[in-house]
Amino acid sequence: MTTHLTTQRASQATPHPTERSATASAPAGVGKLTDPAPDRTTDQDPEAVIAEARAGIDALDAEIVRLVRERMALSERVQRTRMANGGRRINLARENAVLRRWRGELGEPGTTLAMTLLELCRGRV
Ligand SMILES: O=C(O)C(=O)C[C@]1(C(=O)O)C=C[C@@H](O)C=C1
Repeated sequence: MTTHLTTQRASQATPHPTERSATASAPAGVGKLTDPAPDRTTDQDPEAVIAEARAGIDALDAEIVRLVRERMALSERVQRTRMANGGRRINLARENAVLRRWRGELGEPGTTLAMTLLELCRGRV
């Protein structure tokens, strides 16, 4: 790819019509891979493509953080209820099931991700 990243051609300044409708109700960049004409990005300004994809990534990151906080609150609820009824804060069998599920979805990095999630979720009660 020899395209110079700082060069913007006039014909590429306006988004493709399908892009506007495809992203009208979603954050910029979200859902791009399932758009009807995914290869149209090849004749867009590369900087615009990257900026748009990064906006989608940033929106997803914010959503993931929101979901992690939601998970932390639910986890705390489980732990508090268990401890209030004579149980322990940690349930290793359940943690193993969580780790197995994440590994099944994402392979070994999924295990690492799940361990980080569990670290965030336990020990806050
Ligand atoms: O599911 C539970 O029993 C929880 O307490 C939640 C959770 C989790 O965050 O997934 C947290 C601590 C336990 O050790 C196991 C799992």
